[in-house]
Amino acid sequence: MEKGPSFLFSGITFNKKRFASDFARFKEKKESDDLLNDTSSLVESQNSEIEERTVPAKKRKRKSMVSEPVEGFNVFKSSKSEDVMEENVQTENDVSQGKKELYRQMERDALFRKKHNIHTSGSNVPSPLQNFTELKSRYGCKQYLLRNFAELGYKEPTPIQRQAIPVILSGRECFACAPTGSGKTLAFVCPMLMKLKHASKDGVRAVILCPTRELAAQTARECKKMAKGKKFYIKLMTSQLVRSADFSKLHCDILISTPLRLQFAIRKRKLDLSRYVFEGLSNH
Ligand SMILES: Nc1ncnc2c1ncn2[C@@H]1O[C@H](COP(=O)(O)OP(=O)(O)OP(=O)(O)O)[C@@H](O)[C@H]1O
Repeated sequence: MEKGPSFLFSGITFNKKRFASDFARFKEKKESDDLLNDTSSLVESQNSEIEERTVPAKKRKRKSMVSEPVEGFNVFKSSKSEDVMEENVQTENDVSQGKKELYRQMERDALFRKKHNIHTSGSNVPSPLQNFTELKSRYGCKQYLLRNFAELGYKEPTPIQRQAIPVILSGRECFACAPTGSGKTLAFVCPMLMKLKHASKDGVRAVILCPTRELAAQTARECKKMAKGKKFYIKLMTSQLVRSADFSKLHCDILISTPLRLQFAIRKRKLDLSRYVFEGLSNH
């Protein structure tokens, strides 16, 4: 059975001529509808075409977006590990270079000591001084000391001074032997003045013990000559000082004494040595 709309009009004759204008209108509408359908389908097909094109593109993009970070990550990871390896190689090179330089320096020091007849014992003994100006470049020695050495006519350090000064300045204990008149006093007074830096009213900060009064007096004179230009309180423990001084009020950076006078001052005169940081023993 026909289910189209035409069966509704069965048995009816239609005067097409009479309603020609209406017919024409319907025809136009149908055509425009058809056209519309066509265009919508065109648009749809175009849309679907665009979609078809865009979806793979998106997929491609997504794919590339996914793949890129992975690639990038790999590259990043490998470059980082390469960097670390390069750094390690660099540090290894630096260490071996540093070791080589250390060995070269040790060889140079050994030759220099041999030349100046310097004998050392102990490990990692600091390099001997080449000249007095090295005191400034290596240890930041104040200009007044170098000036005083020049004024006193000390052009070059003596062998004991070359080796003892760097050892004491590196904070190590030093036991040194050298012939009479070889400049032992300067060898320990110079680092003492450098360590004390400036005058202070805090109490005795350094003690020099000499076996005899004469040697104590001589050492005090040498000390004062070297400290010229700086207001260090340098005191010689004379018999008068040990008997009458009020040690609690005495301004003294460096105290030079014989062992017995020092012992007497500590026991009977309440000499406080709790702040002293440097001790020098001369000719013991
Ligand atoms: N680098 C130097 N160059 C020239 N002369 C120096 C130098 N160092 C110290 N002197 C001088 O050498 C002399 C002896 O110095 P010093 O008294 O310190 O020797 P010493 O080894 O302590 O002698 P001693 O064993 O008799 O005490 C002093 O007059 C001092 O000024």
